[in-house]
Amino acid sequence: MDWAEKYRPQRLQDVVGNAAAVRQIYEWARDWSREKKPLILYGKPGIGKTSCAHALANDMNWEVVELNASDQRTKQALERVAGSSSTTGSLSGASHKLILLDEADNLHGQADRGGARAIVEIIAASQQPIILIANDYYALSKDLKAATEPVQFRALQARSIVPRLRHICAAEGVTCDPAALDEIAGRAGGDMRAAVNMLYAAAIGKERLEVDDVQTSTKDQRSTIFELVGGVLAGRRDDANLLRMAMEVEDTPDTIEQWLEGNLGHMPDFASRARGYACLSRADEYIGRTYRRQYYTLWRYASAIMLIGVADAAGGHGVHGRIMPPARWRKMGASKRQKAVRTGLTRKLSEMTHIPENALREDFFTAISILVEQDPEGYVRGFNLDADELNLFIHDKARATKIVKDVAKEEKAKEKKASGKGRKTKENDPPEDPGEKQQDLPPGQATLF
Ligand SMILES: Nc1ncnc2c1ncn2[C@@H]1O[C@H](COP(=O)(O)OP(=O)(O)OP(=O)(O)O)[C@@H](O)[C@H]1O
Repeated sequence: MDWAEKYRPQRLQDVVGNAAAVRQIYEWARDWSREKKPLILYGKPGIGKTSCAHALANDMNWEVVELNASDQRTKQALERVAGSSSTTGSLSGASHKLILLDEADNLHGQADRGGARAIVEIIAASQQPIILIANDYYALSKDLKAATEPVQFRALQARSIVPRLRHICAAEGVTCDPAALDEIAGRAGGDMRAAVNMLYAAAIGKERLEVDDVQTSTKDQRSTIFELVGGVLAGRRDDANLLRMAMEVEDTPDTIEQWLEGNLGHMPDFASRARGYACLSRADEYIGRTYRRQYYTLWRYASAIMLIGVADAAGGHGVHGRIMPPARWRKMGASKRQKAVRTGLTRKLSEMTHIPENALREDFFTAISILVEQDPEGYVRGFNLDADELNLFIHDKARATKIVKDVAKEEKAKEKKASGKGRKTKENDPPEDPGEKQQDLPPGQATLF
């Protein structure tokens, strides 16, 4: 068993960080009644949302029924469990069944919108406690948000991750250089699962862990996936070697498939690319079957079909250009970045206007967008917006960049003029625009309207 699973917290007291969220969850469960709204735990991956829900059930002696929101069968399963108030079916004599609905931000994976709405209705009327889990709170439908109580999980700080890694090392009998643990915790970016996986990759089979082990293990993994994709596309047809490399890389066949697909553009012509896609598509069927049947032997077939098949299609033409991570990952990264800009902007506007972040996000954003569209320069000055922030309102990156640049230029020119000639007399001053007025307000007193 990998260490992330082996060291999943069993009790709420074992969960690292997010103390306020853990307390909120415990208090919700302590005197749970049917009137209480289901909880929705949200935050980035690998920070303890699922673990917390399981640990809670353990602490409360509740049974857990785990469902996946994007599964078509979820509605029937929910109806069955959430609609029943009896616990007589419980072998363990548990007082409640905790329904855990993962990927709640993917409810639209349901066949139709009606299906998703029906699920929200069942959730709202549930006779059993429900915890939903999501990465992106803003991707949830309004109805789902209204029917649930949010619990935010934040990324963990490196200094909270280190003691957990130290605990795992001690339990595994590995002595560790503290600098190695700092290095892992720093690289994990607040994701405990990533940190534990990195520790596993660097320390497995060792008695002592040094900083160099961490650096080498992370470096090896990256270079190997590049080597593997490069080897396949170079089409040198060393089949055994390709399969060995695929076993060595940390990535699972579905990730390798995405890498190959993202780099098929290196193949020389349409015909060979088409053959490459056909192999990937066939391999994808095996990957799907692997997960559906939970029969991991099928992975081997998927690997063989995609690696040997694509190498054969590439026909030994070699790679022209650089092997890159799949473009769709870059797009996902960009949307993550946009989310960060939106969160930062909401916080900033909230501090400046004293309007709660929730209200700004839910009720005011459209209205503000209309106002900003009418006087972008004024709002750039008044709220010190950068190009990314302005773009969120006007949806035109090039125009946003130009406006922000022009305003900065204007401000600089004004400053220069003021320091060179001193202030003009009041009568000669040009009329102020609304943006200037807002800028003159003391911090925290800006107005939107
Ligand atoms: N706060 C934490 N305390 C202790 N261990 C943690 C914590 N968060 C994550 N882990 C470790 O990472 C693994 C994965 O965590 P978990 O499944 O709870 O993450 P998650 O936030 O639900 O992620 P996802 O959104 O991907 O489902 C756990 O098995 C555990 O080993």
